Amino acid sequence: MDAAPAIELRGVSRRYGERWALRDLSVTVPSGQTLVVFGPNGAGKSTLLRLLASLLRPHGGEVTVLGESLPRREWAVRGRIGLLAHDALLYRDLSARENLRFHARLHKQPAARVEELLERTRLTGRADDPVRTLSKGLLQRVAVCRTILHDPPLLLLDEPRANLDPAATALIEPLIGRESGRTRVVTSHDPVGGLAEADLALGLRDGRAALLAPAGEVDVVAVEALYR
Ligand SMILES: Nc1ncnc2c1ncn2[C@@H]1O[C@H](COP(=O)(O)OP(=O)(O)OP(=O)(O)O)[C@@H](O)[C@H]1O
Repeated sequence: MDAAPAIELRGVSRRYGERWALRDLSVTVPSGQTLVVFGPNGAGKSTLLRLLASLLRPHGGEVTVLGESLPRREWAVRGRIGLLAHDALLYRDLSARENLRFHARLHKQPAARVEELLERTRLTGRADDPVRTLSKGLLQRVAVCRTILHDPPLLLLDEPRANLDPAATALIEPLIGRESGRTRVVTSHDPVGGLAEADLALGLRDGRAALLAPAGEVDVVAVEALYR
């Protein structure tokens, strides 16, 4: 018997005022798989992640995440999701260590988990500086630590490698990459790299699914065409 899917969207729509950001989107992501979402600026990728994270409510359709229907059961999924957004979601006047300890307390995680992640992301040397003084790449590493601190089974990652150098990218791979074994939804503007890490590929254009297929059946050219 197949396990229940981690994500199920049926005919989901969302607008901001009069502008539709997502229209009639249906997609299913089995547990442990990676959905990579492509699409030009403004196509609806971040809106999709925010819906899945229960930060936005749909205006139409059904959203089920980790077996729970949203928004009705949002309280039951929030602690089981790791969201890595464009905004790092950190207190800028607090240090990395303080931010992560705060987050650890919220999720009833031991302080040792914070130290483990600071070490794994090679942040210990800057862990007590206010995060507003960190470079974009260092800030992104702190945000990755915050995202996975509570060991969530579902990761929602908005361009997770933005601002990271190759060494930092390699450091975070075991934490949020395919090898993490978690169900993932990842936005990407890189057709080759994105397809390489995907089980399923979704291409959005003006909020609609212009492409939805197993990644192995998708040509890089088809992804590039989304941007033309
Ligand atoms: N808070 C908001 N208020 C009004 N319109 C919004 C808001 N957030 C997003 N939109 C609009 O919704 C549409 C989808 O935006 P979204 O941020 O989901 O796109 P995206 O694919 O993530 O883009 P990018 O690649 O630039 O991050 C765009 O037209 C955007 O202008």
